[in-house]
Amino acid sequence: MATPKKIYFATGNKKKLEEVTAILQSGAPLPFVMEAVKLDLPELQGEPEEISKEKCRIAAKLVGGAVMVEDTSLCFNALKGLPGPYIKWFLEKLGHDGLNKMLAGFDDKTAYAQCIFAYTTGPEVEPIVFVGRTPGRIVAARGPPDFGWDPIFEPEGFETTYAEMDKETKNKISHRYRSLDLLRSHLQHHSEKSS
Ligand SMILES: O=P(O)(O)OP(=O)(O)OP(=O)(O)OC[C@H]1O[C@@H](n2cnc3c(O)ncnc32)[C@H](O)[C@@H]1O
Ligand SMILES: [Mg+2]
Repeated sequence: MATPKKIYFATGNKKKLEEVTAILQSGAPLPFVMEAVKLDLPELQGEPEEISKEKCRIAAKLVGGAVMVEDTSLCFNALKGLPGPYIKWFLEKLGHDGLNKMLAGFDDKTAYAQCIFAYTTGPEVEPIVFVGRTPGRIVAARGPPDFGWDPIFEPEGFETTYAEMDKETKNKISHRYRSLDLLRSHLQHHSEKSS
């Protein structure tokens, strides 16, 4: 289906929006305009891809048009991918220190950050998903506590946590960048086909 001229990005998270805006502004010109819409979307349960799709269906009904949403997970390998999509509650209840302590009994501190963008052209259309992952490990908190679990996630190949990096660096390697890049390619491809 052709890329619409305007696509809403629905989220209740200001920091996500800042990163998505910065990522979309860097790189090739976009074939669409992104319009942010602040929605308090439900925290759903299930498999990450299904959560993102369902979130997208709900958002599409609310905005009545083309929309993208994303859902972010932080997955500990020793815990078979948990807390995963439930990281928001774990972070809220346990904090950075508590999240570290969850891994105290395990040698394996590796984890991956996962972002799944879901996109649909409208309420009647099945959303499609784009999965971006960045591997790393869980460390004691370092860096400014501005955004979620950034201080405890050290991406592979770096000695700094997400929180210690400048935004430009994070936005070149992040789970969010990787997922959004796939969505961007999809939209570019579909706009070329229709023009
Ligand atoms: O309205 P939505 O888009 O759902 O925003 P949210 O804040 O509820 O976000 P999620 O449902 O995706 O939950 C993910 C949790 O992980 C946090 N988070 C998301 N992306 C992050 C990132 O890049 N770095 C650190 N923390 C992040 C976020 O603050 C939440 O606590
Ligand atoms: Mg949420």
